[in-house]
Amino acid sequence: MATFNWQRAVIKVGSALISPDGKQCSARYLLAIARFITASREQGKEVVLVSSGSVAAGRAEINIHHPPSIAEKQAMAAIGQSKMMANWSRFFDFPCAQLLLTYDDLHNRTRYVNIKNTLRELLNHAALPIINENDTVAINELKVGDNDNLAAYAALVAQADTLIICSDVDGLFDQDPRLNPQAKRLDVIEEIDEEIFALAGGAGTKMGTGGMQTKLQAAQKCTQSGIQTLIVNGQKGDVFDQLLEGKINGTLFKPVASRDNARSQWLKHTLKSNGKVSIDSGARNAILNKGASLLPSGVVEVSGHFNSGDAVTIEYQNTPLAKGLALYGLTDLNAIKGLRSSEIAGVLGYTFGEAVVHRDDMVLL
Ligand SMILES: Nc1ncnc2c1ncn2[C@@H]1O[C@H](COP(=O)(O)OP(=O)(O)O)[C@@H](O)[C@H]1O
Ligand SMILES: N[C@@H](CCC(=O)OP(=O)(O)O)C(=O)O
Repeated sequence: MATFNWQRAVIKVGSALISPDGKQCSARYLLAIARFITASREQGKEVVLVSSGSVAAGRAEINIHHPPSIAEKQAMAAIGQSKMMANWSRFFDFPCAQLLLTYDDLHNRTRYVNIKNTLRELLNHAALPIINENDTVAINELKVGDNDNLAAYAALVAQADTLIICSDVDGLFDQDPRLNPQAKRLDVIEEIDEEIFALAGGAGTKMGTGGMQTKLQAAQKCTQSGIQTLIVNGQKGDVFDQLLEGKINGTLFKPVASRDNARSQWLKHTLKSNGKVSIDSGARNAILNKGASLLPSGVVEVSGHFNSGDAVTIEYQNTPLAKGLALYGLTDLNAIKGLRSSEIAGVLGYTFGEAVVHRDDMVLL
């Protein structure tokens, strides 16, 4: 059995676990998962949940006798979403927070930053974020389409170190175990290549979407960004007892890049800088020697064309020191430069937080 360590995980729970009979929400499998979440938080770890099940939970409320149209599924999701949230909430004595996202939200820079900031605050305040696709607005190209890939995006935006996909199968097998009972589980995957993709089939039940293919796509996105990914059987309570002891009764996909490295490379090389933020010597010292965020008090001059969420270069006396994602756009930053963070709300009428560039979103050059 492979072992692992983690600090912040996204846990994805599929429809087959939320609604095993495909009609309404059930507590059958969720109790063990909820216990795992609570015990992990008690160990000081952080959890974000990606939960499917809104369509399945709403299905019983809409009386149709043909395969549902997209609009009918959207209606089911709208009915089922609150049932699914209520089903989770009853297991916890901390707040559960609902986040409904689309592909568009995750690929629009400003929205992405807003999602990231919201997640950060929810975790700071010990709430449990529960993410699902916003099925009302998302069809076709707006949709992530399956919650495995949504969970991978969630792990990226939440800056998690681990993605745990809970399914109705014990992990990745060398062939679909539903079709061949002789299939053997693969415990550790070093790298996801074509041969690994060739093992994966589609969804196993009418409740599931995507099957092993989408789980592998999710694992590939995460492992390439330094996030280890697990597929475990969420129907088996002892799997979660073992996870609490750091043992994986499932498949572990190892990261193929270090997390810091993947993110630094992205910030450094992939993101185009849209502006310059010149800082004073105090801010330079805080950034270079103390690992601090950039606060408005240290900003001297601002130039370029950037909005909240865009990348900027941080300079001291014309020498680039760092690159990062600005929480404030050019106009806002011009208005708050040199001020204390506590003055931001008074000047702008709102605040995106006390930092101009948060340390998590900064890379030294
Ligand atoms: N190589 C494989 N290893 C394991 N499961 C596979 C494989 N190929 C296809 N599957 C199928 O994928 C299913 C899990 O995906 P899915 O039905 O979408 O569940 P979920 O609701 O958890 O997302 C399994 O029940 C299994 O039948
Ligand atoms: N948003 C949909 C997600 C459907 C989906 O991806 O389901 P699954 O393959 O079980 O993770 C729902 O909540 O029903």
